[in-house]
Amino acid sequence: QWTNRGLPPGPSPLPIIGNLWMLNFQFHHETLIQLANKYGSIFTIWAGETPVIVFSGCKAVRDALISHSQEISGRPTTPFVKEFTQGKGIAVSNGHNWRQQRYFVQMFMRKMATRTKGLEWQIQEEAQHLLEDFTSQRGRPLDPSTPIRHAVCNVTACLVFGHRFSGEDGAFQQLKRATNFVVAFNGTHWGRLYDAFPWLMCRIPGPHQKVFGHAEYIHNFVKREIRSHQKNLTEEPKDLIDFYLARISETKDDPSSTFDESNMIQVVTDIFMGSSDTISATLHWAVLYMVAYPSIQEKVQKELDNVLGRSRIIYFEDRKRLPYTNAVIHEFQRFANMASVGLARQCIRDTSIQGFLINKGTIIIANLSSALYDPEHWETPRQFNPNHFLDEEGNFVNNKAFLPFSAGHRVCLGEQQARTELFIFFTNLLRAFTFQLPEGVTEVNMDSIYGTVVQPHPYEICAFSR
Ligand code: HEM
Repeated sequence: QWTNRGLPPGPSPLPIIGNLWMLNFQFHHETLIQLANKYGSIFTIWAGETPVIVFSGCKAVRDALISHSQEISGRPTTPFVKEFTQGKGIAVSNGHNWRQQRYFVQMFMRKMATRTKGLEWQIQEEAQHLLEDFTSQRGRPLDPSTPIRHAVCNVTACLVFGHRFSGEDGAFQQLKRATNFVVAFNGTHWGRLYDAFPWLMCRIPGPHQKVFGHAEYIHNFVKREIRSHQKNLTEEPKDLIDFYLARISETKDDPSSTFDESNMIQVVTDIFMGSSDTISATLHWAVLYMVAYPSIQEKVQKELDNVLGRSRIIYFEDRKRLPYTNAVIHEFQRFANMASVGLARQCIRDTSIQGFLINKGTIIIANLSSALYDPEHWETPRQFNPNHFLDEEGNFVNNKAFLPFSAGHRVCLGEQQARTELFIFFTNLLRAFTFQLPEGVTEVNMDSIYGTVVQPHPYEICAFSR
């Protein structure tokens, strides 16, 4: 089948289901790395009757994402995505709509980054609440994911809704649960089956029957926030909804404008979904690694004490004076590999990559994990090793295979926000606490739960005040 079409090589597909059976109905990064070992750095797999071209290894991934950034800047509109977003928002929209919405949010983020009480200040505030949550446990065993997730979601809430929520707020708790369900669904085999056979799946019970209810909950939550902003309009816009409402009225006579309420709802949803599970899961991994590698934890704490002292406010700028801590943060992002294969792309015009003609409309996966674990670029790719980001003198050095946020036209829109949050939350936590396993627990489970967001298994730790 593939040779006839001139596609890159790959495993032979079965009729109707293609290669989904051998992939266990998931695009798991490890399975795709193994297939690359057999078929090369560009290969084809079949999701049902749709060919998907996979790029593997730092060189091929960079070639696709960076050298052919424009050509592969589309997003496939899968049946699930179509039903959920109606082509609106940023993360899965295309063409003029995507460009206009993305540019608008980029400008908004830049404004928030430079305000006196902007993003960094919000993160510092939320970090203090997080420290209080941990302190209140007084060293008793706790699952760190709940307070971490609450803090991360509250940073986004301040950014988009203009206010934070208490841990007891039922509607906000439900929003977090719904977001988690929708994000996770796309990475499950139910998500793959729904996209491959929507006509069949509509008739079969399973989690895909619940996902649209959760999606509706998120949209309704955002709509309620919009109504409350419309009632209490302020002179000076303070959050994303305020800025967006102002934009709708500025562009109401422009026929090329895509600014309307349905786009606003999906943009806010995209920002909320894009930021909550990603940053929380990365920090959840970070705490686990600190428990697993106490000598690394101690080294970070020593550097923080020496450079910052015990009480002053921590700024993102401080990372430049904390090379070891900065290396640890990069390494936990690399090793956790939270974004797995990244988000699928679609070719928007015929192009040739590494000698293969790739037609307009072809779906592409640039397997980000294959760059983060590429043995040609990392000394010990399968070990947690902060030295990956340090030179012999202990200075921080970056690595071109470090692509957790992807790259090119569709690079993560929240990269700057995520980096700032990871740095400020992590350094505040490690300066205030030493993390240890609860008494009697001797083993750390480092296996991951695969999904759109790769997570650790639930675990408990004790946070001892320093
Ligand atoms: C550790 C944290 C994060 C990681 C590792 C991460 C990673 C990614 C990756 C791999 C993509 C796919 C890019 C591509 O298509 O090649 C992406 C897209 C995106 N991310 Fe993030 N992300 C993180 C945090 C955030 C945050 C905080 C936001 C909120 C502003 C966000 C919003 C988005 C959006 C809107 C897109 C879609 C961009 C587009 O299609 O134009 N992400 N992210």
